Amino acid sequence: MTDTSADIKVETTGVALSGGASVRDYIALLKPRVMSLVVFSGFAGLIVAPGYLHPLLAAVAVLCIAVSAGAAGAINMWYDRDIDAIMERTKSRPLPKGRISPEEALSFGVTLTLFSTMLMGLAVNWTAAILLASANAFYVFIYTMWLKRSTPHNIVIGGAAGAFPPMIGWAAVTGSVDLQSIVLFLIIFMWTPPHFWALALFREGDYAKAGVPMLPVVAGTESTKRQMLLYTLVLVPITLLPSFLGTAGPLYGAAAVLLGLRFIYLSVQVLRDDGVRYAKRMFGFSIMYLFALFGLMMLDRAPGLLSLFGLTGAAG
Ligand code: HEM
Ligand SMILES: CC(C)=CCC/C(C)=C/CC/C(C)=C/COP(=O)(O)OP(=O)(O)O
Repeated sequence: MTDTSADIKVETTGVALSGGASVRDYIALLKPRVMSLVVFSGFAGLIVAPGYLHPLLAAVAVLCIAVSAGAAGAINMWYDRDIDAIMERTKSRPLPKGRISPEEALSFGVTLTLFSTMLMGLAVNWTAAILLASANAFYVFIYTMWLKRSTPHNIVIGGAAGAFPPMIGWAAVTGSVDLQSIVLFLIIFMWTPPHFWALALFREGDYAKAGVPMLPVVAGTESTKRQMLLYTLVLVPITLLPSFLGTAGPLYGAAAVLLGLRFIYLSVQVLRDDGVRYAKRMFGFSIMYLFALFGLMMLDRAPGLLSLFGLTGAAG
């Protein structure tokens, strides 16, 4: 089969490329739904950072975060194609379904990784580029290739990869890593275990079948639920720090308290629940929670946002 544009045809599932893969399959490789929050938090870091970045460069920085995070997702799917084929949740992905070959997925991921890192470095700055490459490498090498299959602490340490984006957005503007951006990192770092373990509680069978040592499989549901509560109790005070450090204002602070109390309440309900009803609720809430926190943080910095687009002289 030749690999020319003449092979591109339209099918009911979208535009199909030669070899049977469609554009939709390649988009699926980028894990777009999970990455939406990764990109949103990266954008928030960029907005709340002090200083000015030209809107075009801001757009390039956000694009680089999106592309690199998606590329890491594609390499993750290349490496995990064996276990993805076993789990209900992942068995319809393009690799287990045979719509994209392992080689194509890997070269797609590596190419996009190199492209986004270079673009970030050349167009924005090299601090942001190094952080971007570190997040990508952390997710691929530390989480996917090492910890995910070897320890129930995989999420706690590996989750650091997903905590980089606000720090990357911040560095795109400031060229540095500061206490305030480290706090943004810590928020996602502490949020990830309750976020993921909530899902793992109601997907435990999948992970057991695939032999992945997620905490509920190895330590049991009770212990997992206790650890979720513990992480949530540490997380909520950390979410208040941006108000004290001047990264955000009182609107964010008040919302962080209310949202945090709701998160703690759900963790307690998860602990008391015999089934998985509250785990499902907590997983859904965890996503809304992080979107809301970073969204409000940006709203609190609306003057900075306006100045980014040159609409006022008041820089953030
Ligand atoms: C090691 C850390 C993490 C693990 C293992 C993890 C795992 C998962 C899994 C397995 C899902 C279900 C996705 C699916 O069914 O396709 C999910 C959903 C999601 N995750 Fe995470 N996650 C992690 C960190 C993060 C981070 C850092 C973010 C963003 C800041 C994030 C954002 C999301 C979002 C937005 C969804 C919902 C996707 C949807 O609507 O289907 N996750 N996560
Ligand atoms: C460059 C950059 C900013 C990278 C950040 C990428 C990142 C760490 C994203 C969030 C983590 C995530 C999707 C975990 C799921 O992996 P999994 O393999 O456990 O999930 P799966 O079973 O759905 O494949």
